[in-house]
Formats: sequence, C-alpha cells, structure tokens
Amino acid sequence: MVNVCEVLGTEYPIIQGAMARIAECNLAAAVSNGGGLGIIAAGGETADWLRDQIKKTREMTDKPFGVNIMLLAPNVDELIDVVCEEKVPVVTTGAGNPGKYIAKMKECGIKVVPVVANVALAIRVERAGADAIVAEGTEAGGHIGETATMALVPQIVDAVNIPVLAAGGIADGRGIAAAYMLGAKGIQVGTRFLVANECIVAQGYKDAILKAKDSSTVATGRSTGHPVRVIKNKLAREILALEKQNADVEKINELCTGTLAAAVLSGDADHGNIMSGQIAGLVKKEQPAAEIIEEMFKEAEEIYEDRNNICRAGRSVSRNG
Ligand SMILES: O=C(O)COc1ccc(-c2c[nH]c(CNC(=O)Nc3ncc(Sc4ccccn4)s3)n2)cc1
Repeated sequence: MVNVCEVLGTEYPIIQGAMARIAECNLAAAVSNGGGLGIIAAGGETADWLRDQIKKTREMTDKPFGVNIMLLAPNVDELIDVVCEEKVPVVTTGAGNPGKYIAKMKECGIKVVPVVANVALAIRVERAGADAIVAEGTEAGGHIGETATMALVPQIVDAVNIPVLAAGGIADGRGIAAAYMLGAKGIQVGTRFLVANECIVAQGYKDAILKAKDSSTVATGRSTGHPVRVIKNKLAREILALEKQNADVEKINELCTGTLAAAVLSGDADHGNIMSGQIAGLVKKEQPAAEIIEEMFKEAEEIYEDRNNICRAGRSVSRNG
C-alpha cells in the first residue's frame, strides 16, 4: 500500500482539518512548514477568495498544502475549476460525495483525499479513484456522521485498499498511536489547530476551546439533516430547544444566520457557532502549529515502539532522534 507521506508529500502523515471560515493561508502555511499538510477551507468562500488564498500560501511556504472543498457549497464547480487551474497538490472534500469530481481533479495531477463518515461512501470514493481517505468519527467538530472513530476506522480500513487517515477525537500522541492500532496510516487534526498561534480565529473562540471540558460539545442540527458538533453555549441550547419543539428548518437556519461570523470574527462565545470536537477538553495551551505537530508525533513515537511505523517518510529515526 502506498505510504501516506508519499500521497501528501509531507514529512509527517498529518492533515490539518478544514475549519470553515477559519482555515486560511496563515494556518495552512504554518502547518505545511511544520511538516504536515496545511489546508485552506474553501467551504462557503468565493472562487476569487480561494485563488488569492492559494497565491498567499505559496508566498509563505514551498511545501505541499491542500484545499478542502465542502460539497454543500453552492459554487462547488467553480471551486473545483480553481484547484485544477492552480494545480493544488492535494484536495480534501467534506459534507458530501465527491465521486463526480475525482476524475477531473486527478487529470490535473491533484491527489484527492475525501473525508467520509461511513463505510459506504469510503467504498464509493475508492472506486471513483480517491488516493486516500480520511475516516472522520462523530467526535469531530463541525459537520459529523454518527459513528465514533474507534468503530469507524477499523471498518473502513477493512473495506478499502487505499491508505486511511483517522480523524475525530485526536489531539495528542495517544490519539495517533490509537489510530495506528486501528489500522490508520495517518491522522487529521482540527480542534487542536484552532489554538495554534497562526490560527486567525478570534481570541474568544480560542478561549472557548481552551476552557472546554469533555462534556462541553453537542451536535445541533440533526433535525435539518446536517448535524454539526459545536460548543454547548447559549446559541446551541436555543437551537436544541427549537429542535425539541420540532420547529421548521427555516426557523433554525434563521437563528444560525451570521453565527459562524459571530464566532470566528468577534469570538462571541455565547451567541457564536463555535464548532469544536469532543477532544477540546484535552487542548490546554496555545502554541505554534509546528510545535503541535512535533509534540504529537514525538509522544506517539514514545508510545508506539517502532518509530518507523509512525511518521517520517522513509527516514529512520535513531533512538536519540
Ligand atoms: O454519504 C453520502 O453519500 C453523502 O453524505 C455525507 C454526509 C456527511 C459527510 C461528512 C461528515 N463529515 C464530513 C467531513 N467533515 C466536514 O465536512 N465538516 C464540516 N464542518 C463544517 C462544515 S461547513 C457546514 C456544513 C454543513 C452545515 C454547517 N456547516 S463541513 N463529511 C459526508 C457525506
């Protein structure tokens, strides 16, 4: 099976999660310079914005980086054209089935790594030509499926022959080592990168992550067919109350309008839509993205006896490495 680091072109088998409206050139470049795959989240953004972000990222790093296409976005076709024209090295996708776009992206030399939340979609995207798969458990922040990482990862590993990266509930070396025991060959991390120094999200959002506990998140929007894991704040409680009353989807969507901007731009911890994974309770300090990566894999190597199995592409690391 091909090595994840060869697919991504990175030193470490780690993809930064595509946090909508948050993951832009500064964080992407910092993660890529730190040896991971930085990701620009194009979900909900314009084609011009994406082109500009790709240009800025290339000015900040000569390492590979990626773009995430959120398939619920109305301008998906335009965004696909941009990543093809710009020959972005890696594209991840979310919130839908990228099957009909994979061939076109691969013709442009792009490595396609769909994020999936169930085995059925994993099989479909492999058949459509995906180069690897991110199996994302319900522990993740943002738009989620219903299956936990511990259950989802081994079942997807058994179902496909391309590399699987685990996502959802991973924020330290223990999560990496656990993911490898389940058969994953890499990981995707979102929540912990929210508090990276280079992440541009408002301080109020970062503080909400830093003070979160194990029980601080909830999935809202199940009644709309798009469950999204967020910090359980006043807004989340209002949404849940509407859902309990079987309120119309329009009413719930109306309540959500502008709340992602409230969270991301003004850090409104009470009325903002603070997307976060369940692992936020483990995230306790703000630090550079490169330090997060180094710390996670050093810890994982100490836990996982054979260092060559964890991370560095082709590089053997001496015990004192
Ligand atoms: O199964 C199928 O064929 C298609 O149905 C799917 C259903 C869910 C998924 C899925 C779950 N998780 C992921 C990857 N993660 C994500 O996509 N996480 C996201 N966070 C915020 C996003 S923007 C958004 C989107 C919806 C509502 C509110 N905001 S997207 N994809 C993929 C496909």
